[in-house]
Amino acid sequence: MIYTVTLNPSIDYVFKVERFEEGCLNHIFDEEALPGGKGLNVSRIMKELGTTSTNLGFLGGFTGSFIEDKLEEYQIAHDFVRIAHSTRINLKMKSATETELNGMGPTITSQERQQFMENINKIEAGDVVILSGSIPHSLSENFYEDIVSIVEAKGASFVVDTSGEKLWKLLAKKPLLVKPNRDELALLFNRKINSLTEIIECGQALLTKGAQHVIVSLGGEGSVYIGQTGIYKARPIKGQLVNSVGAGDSMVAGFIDTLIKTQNPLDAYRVAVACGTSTAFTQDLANLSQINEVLPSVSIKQVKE
Ligand SMILES: Nc1ncnc2c1ncn2[C@@H]1O[C@H](COP(=O)(O)OP(=O)(O)OP(=O)(O)O)[C@@H](O)[C@H]1O
Ligand SMILES: O=P(O)(O)OC[C@@]1(O)O[C@H](CO)[C@@H](O)[C@@H]1O
Repeated sequence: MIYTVTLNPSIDYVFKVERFEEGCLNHIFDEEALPGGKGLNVSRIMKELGTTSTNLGFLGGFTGSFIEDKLEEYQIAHDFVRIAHSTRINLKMKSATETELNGMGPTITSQERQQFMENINKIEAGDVVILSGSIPHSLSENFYEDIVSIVEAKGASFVVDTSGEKLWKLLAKKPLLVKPNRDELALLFNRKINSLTEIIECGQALLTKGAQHVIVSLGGEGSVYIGQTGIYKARPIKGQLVNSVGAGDSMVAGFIDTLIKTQNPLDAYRVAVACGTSTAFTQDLANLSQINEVLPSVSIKQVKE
């Protein structure tokens, strides 16, 4: 069984402004509300790839109901804890550039936290748990560590898509995959990262610290895969950027889904690139036919043994 954990889901309010001017009244000319949150996005792409996963986390208020309704519509299994406070709304503005404003998220009571832990305790040996995104401010910064202790004790494996100190601490627990983007990698190592050599150096350090597979995503510049079988770079695929929100989550979904199905990390990396790219080229997350359309254009090259 695959579980995705989204502790801090969101409604992603994606909107377009012709030329955004700070401090002025700006009119929106295109808008859409989408269910968001990293784990949720991973589950949606996995569903496109034909894989069932269950969403765990916290949902509250009318915003939480919106997300629940969408998951029902998409026929994605979920076992969220219903909370008293409302799920956040994240703003995703498309103008000359993409700007994001993410809410801080609701307060979670200790009783709600306890309920969530009961759900996590249902995990069984062989399950895969994908932990993605921010932790609501009222939960401890170590909350992922608490979850991973249970995952480990149950004999399940995990993926973590988060940044900073939280990620460092979890590397020793051997995550199946970590997928920092360039900024997250720079933050993690507290240094500027410009060249491919620097990316490889940091990626290899993550591997040495315990990660089983590493993908460093570079937005429109493609990505780099660092694993036991070598280091590979995916050539960026040209196309019209529509909305890159969720492109990284799509990569995580494509990689883990294919790795579970084939045990072949390079095949998994190819599908990851197709999923990330096709999502960047669409308003919402990509669907299966969009992913399949991009797949033949994926080209990966070994850059180091
Ligand atoms: N402008 C683009 N053109 C082509 N491909 C893109 C573009 N932006 C993203 N991608 C694809 O999506 C992948 C992931 O993108 P990115 O590095 O932006 O992830 P991210 O920062 O984790 O995104 P998010 O947090 O929004 O999910 C890239 O490695 C690339 O394959
Ligand atoms: O604030 P977090 O939890 O780090 O990120 C949340 C978020 O930006 O991530 C997803 C894209 O990756 C969006 O759907 C969502 O709004």
